[in-house]
Amino acid sequence: MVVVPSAASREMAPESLPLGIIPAVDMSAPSGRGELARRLVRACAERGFFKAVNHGVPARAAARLDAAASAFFARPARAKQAAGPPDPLGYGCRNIGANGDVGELEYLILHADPAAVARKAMVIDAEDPSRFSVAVNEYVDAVRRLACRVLDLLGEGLGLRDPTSLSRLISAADSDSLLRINHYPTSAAALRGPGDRSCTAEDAKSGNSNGGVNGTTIGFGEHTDPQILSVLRANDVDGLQVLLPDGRGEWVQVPADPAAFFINVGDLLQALTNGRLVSIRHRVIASTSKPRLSTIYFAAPPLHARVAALPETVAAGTPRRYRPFTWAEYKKAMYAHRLSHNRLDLFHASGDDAADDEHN
Ligand SMILES: C=C1C[C@]23C[C@@]1(O)CC[C@H]2[C@@]12CC[C@H](O)[C@@](C)(C(=O)O1)[C@H]2[C@@H]3C(=O)O
Ligand SMILES: O=C(O)CCC(=O)C(=O)O
Ligand SMILES: [Fe+2]
Repeated sequence: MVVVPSAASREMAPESLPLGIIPAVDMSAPSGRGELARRLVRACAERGFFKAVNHGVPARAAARLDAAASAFFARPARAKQAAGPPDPLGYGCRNIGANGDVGELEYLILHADPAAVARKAMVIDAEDPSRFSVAVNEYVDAVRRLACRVLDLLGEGLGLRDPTSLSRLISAADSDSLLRINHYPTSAAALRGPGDRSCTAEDAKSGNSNGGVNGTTIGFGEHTDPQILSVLRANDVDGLQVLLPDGRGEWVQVPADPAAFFINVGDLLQALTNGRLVSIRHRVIASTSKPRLSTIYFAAPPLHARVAALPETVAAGTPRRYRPFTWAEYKKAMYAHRLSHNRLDLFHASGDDAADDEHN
């Protein structure tokens, strides 16, 4: 495992210089929009991941959401369970998905649509549901804007004929985007202690455990995110690690920065760009010093959206890698598999798909 020196996440150097291990991108575009677009494409192609600074999301929106989330996680187990089980949305504890994965966390997964947030807020904050939904909606609006900006810049940097085609997928009124809030207590016992009913009896009996690596405990196991783009912000507690996509199997620690956003390419963006941008594997190592609170906006298209390589990314030398599919089809495959599964492998193009491209 590589531990990143603090200098490694400096503002990314101009194109001719090496990319920092964790590329940091100044979203205020001090070197101009064209340079910002090139930097984003390079970061997403070589790392699948970058740290966004000067991102324009108001600190107030982040603070308000964190306060609402912390108030929820501080509630008694029984009250939190009223917002679960995660089927797949809602409150969950230790169990991740329905295929046997476990982590050292409790979480809330919400649909980002304001009507869905309002419904869930009735159980999450029964005393004052609008307090919770206002905090979530304000935050979601701000991170969606950031995600759209990133996608528009990627569209420009990739030379798409319609550079806004990527952002339109996630800004559609029926987009299937999610907001996930993860709370990792300092000790796994906090999720399982005597009298703590926050995890189901079935989970306690199942003996499921998440294997540690070199004496560490995995908080959230390795995986790629299935959607288009993930926009993550966490408190000042380390734990997030990314796997460098060079095939050498090196996990890199991402130093915490509560003022920044960590943005990663999801499976759909890898498919849309025919593998030019890479969906990066990442995981969280549990901390023993301080609870970690992280919030991730998963920007997704509508369920019926067709996901196919953009024409600008397909050429004779770079044939179509994945067969076209809908987000609904991909989601079905995703929920049928474990967290660490390489889901894009299920959608590899056959020889016939590639041959079709040559005739088009
Ligand atoms: C084990 C699983 C949890 C997950 C659905 C899945 O079957 C495989 C993908 C998982 C993941 C990873 C990124 C996000 O945290 C998430 C919400 C998503 O969209 O895909 C989770 C799913 C989940 O926890 O429901
Ligand atoms: O909690 C974190 O910091 C990251 C979790 C994650 O990768 C996810 O929820 O998909
Ligand atoms: Fe993730």
